[in-house]
Amino acid sequence: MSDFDLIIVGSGSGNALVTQELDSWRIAIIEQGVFGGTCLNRGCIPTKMLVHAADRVADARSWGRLGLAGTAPVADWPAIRDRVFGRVDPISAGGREYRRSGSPNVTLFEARAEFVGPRTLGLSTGETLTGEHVVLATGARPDVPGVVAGSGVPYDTSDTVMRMDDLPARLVILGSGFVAVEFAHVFSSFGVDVTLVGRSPLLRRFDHDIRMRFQELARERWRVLTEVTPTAVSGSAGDIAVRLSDGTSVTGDRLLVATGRVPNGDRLNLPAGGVSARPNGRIVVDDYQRTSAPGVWAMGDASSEGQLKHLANHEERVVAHNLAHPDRMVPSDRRFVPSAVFTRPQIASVGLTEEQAMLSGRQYVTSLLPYGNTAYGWAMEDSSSVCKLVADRSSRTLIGAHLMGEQASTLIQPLIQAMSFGLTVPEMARGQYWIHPALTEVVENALLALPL
Ligand SMILES: Cc1cc2nc3c(=O)[nH]c(=O)nc-3n(C[C@H](O)[C@H](O)[C@H](O)COP(=O)(O)OP(=O)(O)OC[C@H]3O[C@@H](n4cnc5c(N)ncnc54)[C@H](O)[C@@H]3O)c2cc1C
Ligand SMILES: NC(=O)c1ccc[n+]([C@@H]2O[C@H](COP(=O)([O-])OP(=O)(O)OC[C@H]3O[C@@H](n4cnc5c(N)ncnc54)[C@H](O)[C@@H]3O)[C@@H](O)[C@H]2O)c1
Repeated sequence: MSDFDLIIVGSGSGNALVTQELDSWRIAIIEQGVFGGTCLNRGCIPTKMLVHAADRVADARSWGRLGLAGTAPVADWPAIRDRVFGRVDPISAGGREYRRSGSPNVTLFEARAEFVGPRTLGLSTGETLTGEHVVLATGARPDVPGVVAGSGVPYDTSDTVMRMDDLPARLVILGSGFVAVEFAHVFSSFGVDVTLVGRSPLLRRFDHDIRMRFQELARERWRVLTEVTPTAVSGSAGDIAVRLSDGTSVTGDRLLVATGRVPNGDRLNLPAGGVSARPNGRIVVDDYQRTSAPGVWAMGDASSEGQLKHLANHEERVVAHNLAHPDRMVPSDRRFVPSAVFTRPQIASVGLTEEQAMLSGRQYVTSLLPYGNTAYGWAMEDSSSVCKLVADRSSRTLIGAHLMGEQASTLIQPLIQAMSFGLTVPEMARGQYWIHPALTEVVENALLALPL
């Protein structure tokens, strides 16, 4: 008999696998780091708490256009940081304590795990555990280019930068994706001079119209250098120089590396467990989240192409269901996985970009509506935000939605809903009331503007 019915490696999204349906199961959770994983401790939640404060400062800086006068607020970094972690740290500690002493069928092992055999894990404490089922919810970690890691120059990643003691005067950010543009917004709003250095254009995977508009706005706030890579890093804290592939250099007091996240599968000795992974460590799973090894499952950043918390949560619910109901398993639904970048302005996206629609060969139509064409857009004096839609001409359904502007992450939700439930564009546009004069009118108008 195995030591446990279920072993969960990773206490991020993996912690939520312990559902009431598994009350009679003997469960082990193994966690090598801070309880609660990335989203809670060093990801979505603390960053968005910082973004909220940054947005307020940025609002104040531009409130002259609304006829308001007065001094913009100044960021008190220790107060902001302590508010964030004063909220987050106790939640992590509470979760840990609950698993240590409050859940009778769960044993928490605080150790690093790796496979030593099929469904058998060796722990850094020297213990060995066997499980009827093993779920790998081991997440991902910042990927640091060798030129930085090997330089001996101090650097931050998203794991460390939010807890720094003081704000630097100048920050160099390596990367041009989600993490880079969210922190560029946060720290520049707090008064830091930001230089962003990216190998690719900003937010390269987003719709062309959106990212070109975003890039223009970003260049007004930050020094943005794209399509260059670092070739050498030198100096010390307070005086760091990064030489770039185009022969130029940038300097800063601190260096933040935001060049992607690598799944932790490479540290699990997967071959010993019979678990297949891609060369980058991402564990291979089928639609039901099963790996190549019987009884071993994977979910979240460990196995997903999209490294997003709502995706990890969805997969966790799928795994929890499939563990409890092997006779009626359900697949993960990866049809319309949205994402939002909480920079300024916010960007939100779901489905195909126009470029992807074009490549797919299908007949499609698009519309692009500025927020400024609606009454609430006038109220905000908005001149840059847009809602872009892509629809399939024959089925008259949406196949992509892309927004840039205030509350883009919220405004996109009815579009995600329409796509998920197969509503046609006419049904969605005219089958319901749209509150006047709410910002959602930009969505209504973009639907009506689709030439279907
Ligand atoms: C700065 C930042 C901001 C983000 N913002 C957003 C956002 O706004 N919205 C969004 O959707 N997503 C966001 N994400 C992504 C999101 O945080 C992740 O997709 C999500 O947390 C992944 O959850 P997970 O459970 O797969 O992994 P994790 O939460 O990373 O959990 C994995 C756990 O496994 C543990 N572990 C790993 N290997 C071992 C081992 N061998 N033994 C024992 N334990 C191990 C780790 O210590 C960790 O606690 C953000 C990420 C970052 C870095
Ligand atoms: N709001 C959110 O949902 C949110 C926020 C943060 C992170 N995340 C998740 O975490 C993942 C990782 O975020 P990320 O921003 O680190 O990765 P990313 O993949 O979004 O972007 C990495 C960027 O770094 C650039 N890059 C890579 N190597 C480089 C080098 N040597 N020099 C310069 N630039 C280089 C790439 O061109 C790319 O633009 C995201 O893809 C996302 O899934 C989500």
